[in-house]
Amino acid sequence: MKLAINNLTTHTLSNVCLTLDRPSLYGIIGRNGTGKSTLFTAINDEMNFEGEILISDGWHQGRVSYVATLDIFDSNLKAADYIKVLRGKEWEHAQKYMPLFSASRFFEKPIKKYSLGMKEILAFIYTVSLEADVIIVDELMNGLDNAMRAKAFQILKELSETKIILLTSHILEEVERYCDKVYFLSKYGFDDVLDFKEAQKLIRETQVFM
Ligand SMILES: Nc1ncnc2c1ncn2[C@@H]1O[C@H](COP(=O)(O)OP(=O)(O)OP(=O)(O)O)[C@@H](O)[C@H]1O
Repeated sequence: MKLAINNLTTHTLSNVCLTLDRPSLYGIIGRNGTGKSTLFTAINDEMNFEGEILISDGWHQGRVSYVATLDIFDSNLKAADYIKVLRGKEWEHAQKYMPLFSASRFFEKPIKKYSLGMKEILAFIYTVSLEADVIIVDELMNGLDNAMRAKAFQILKELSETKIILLTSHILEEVERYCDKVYFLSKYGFDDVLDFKEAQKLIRETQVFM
């Protein structure tokens, strides 16, 4: 499965190109407001843009899994309500992941009673349970404690053997530690990032033009 972004232009990005031609855990870093979430929304085909985004193995169009915001979950419903509409393998994946996050009990309570971390656990489990070729994790783990984050990264590592995973986070040490390859996104495109020091430098010195 390949993800090819050709000359993507949006209100915030200009002629951005990137080709990811193998499954892996890719880190996408960048200043606030650069357009990372905009990029993911375009990849998820939920906005108009100029340019081209192809997700395909040459035969089939690839599927994307992306929870853009925790607000998509109706706070009067329970996490279990979202899990029970999953079918087949997707439901099985969720059943496998829930105990790892001690989620089975609180998933029976209304979402309005959840902490930030509990909502993120729901969003994370939902995102990684879907049968997708590209999985996007957009600052979904910021509220998780260290033990939960380690479990989440373990799952992403395993899935990255067969899927393209795009992860963004402002915790640069973690991005560098877990991601196989890291890209720095600015208005004009992607730069390869070699290490944590370079990531810090790019974040410090690059301006955001709005
Ligand atoms: N729905 C929207 N309509 C118009 N402009 C938007 C919308 N959402 C975001 N923007 C603007 O688009 C730009 C990019 O926002 P985006 O959320 O993609 O950045 P980001 O890189 O994900 O930032 P952060 O690291 O803060 O999450 C910002 O200038 C923002 O103000």
